[in-house]
Amino acid sequence: MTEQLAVAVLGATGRMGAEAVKAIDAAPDLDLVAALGREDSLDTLVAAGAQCIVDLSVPDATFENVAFAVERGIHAVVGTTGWDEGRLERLTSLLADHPATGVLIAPNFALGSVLASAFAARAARYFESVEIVELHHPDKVDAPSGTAVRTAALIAQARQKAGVPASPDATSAERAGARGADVDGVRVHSVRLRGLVAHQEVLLGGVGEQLTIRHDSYHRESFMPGILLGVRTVSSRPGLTVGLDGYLELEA
Ligand SMILES: NC(=O)C1=CN([C@@H]2O[C@H](COP(=O)(O)OP(=O)(O)OC[C@H]3O[C@@H](n4cnc5c(N)ncnc54)[C@H](OP(=O)(O)O)[C@@H]3O)[C@@H](O)[C@H]2O)C=CC1
Ligand SMILES: O=C(O)C1=N[C@H](C(=O)O)C[C@H](O)C1
Repeated sequence: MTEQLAVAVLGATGRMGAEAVKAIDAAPDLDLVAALGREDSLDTLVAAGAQCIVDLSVPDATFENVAFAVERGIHAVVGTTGWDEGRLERLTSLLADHPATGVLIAPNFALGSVLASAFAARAARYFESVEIVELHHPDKVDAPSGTAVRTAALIAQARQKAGVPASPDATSAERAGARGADVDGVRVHSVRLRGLVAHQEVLLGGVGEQLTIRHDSYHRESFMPGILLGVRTVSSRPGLTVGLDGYLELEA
């Protein structure tokens, strides 16, 4: 039998963490060696011999968690939000000192969501207007969602490359927030509603037509195949990868 990969989950008692613990526990090629909560020392990772962490904690803790792992040559698969440009830059320079270590930061582990963002980026150059509506459960602490921020960045990149001007908008009088957040020039609207899990619509408007690209996660199980793919792949991808699409062959 091939050796199992030793994996630790951080944020293990949370909504995502608890689901990830189950998925890793059930995977025959993975060995769940630690499941850490807020109060647990990161030194446990070393004592447990973790080869890879899965961080599903909170935006305030994720950088420290990942930096601790990288400094010890432990690979990291990260689903937690809060990775702005500053944090990514700091992580990149840390990784330069640990060139054999891999980190995957995936704003969304659901395959359908990754595809929806890629499709939206592909379509964005052909439409005059584009806006994003993300809809989540009301216990989510951050807005806009990490997925929406990533989708907006991909759309903005595609439109800039194709020389598409900004979406038209005549708004000159606005109650604060009514037009959502401006993320790389794309308006993002955040809905928080009991009963929801994780959903997103990209609205693309042209003269006399609209294309809507929608993805729905109805259960956190939807994120588990992506997490397992990340854990199984990260050690063979040293350095920083942002987005699960980096591990997928998305071109038709
Ligand atoms: N990439 C993806 O596909 C997905 C990403 N997410 C993201 O994952 C993150 C977690 O989401 P969710 O599970 O819903 O949130 P929860 O609030 O349910 O879980 C977060 C957990 O992290 C724990 N925690 C807080 N501080 C630390 C710390 N320093 N070290 C370890 N654990 C800590 C919390 O403990 P305590 O309860 O004691 O505070 C809590 O159990 C969010 O950023 C969310 O946006 C969510 C879904 C999918
Ligand atoms: O907090 C959540 O629930 C989710 N967070 C991630 C995000 O902010 O995009 C991924 C998914 O949308 C669920």
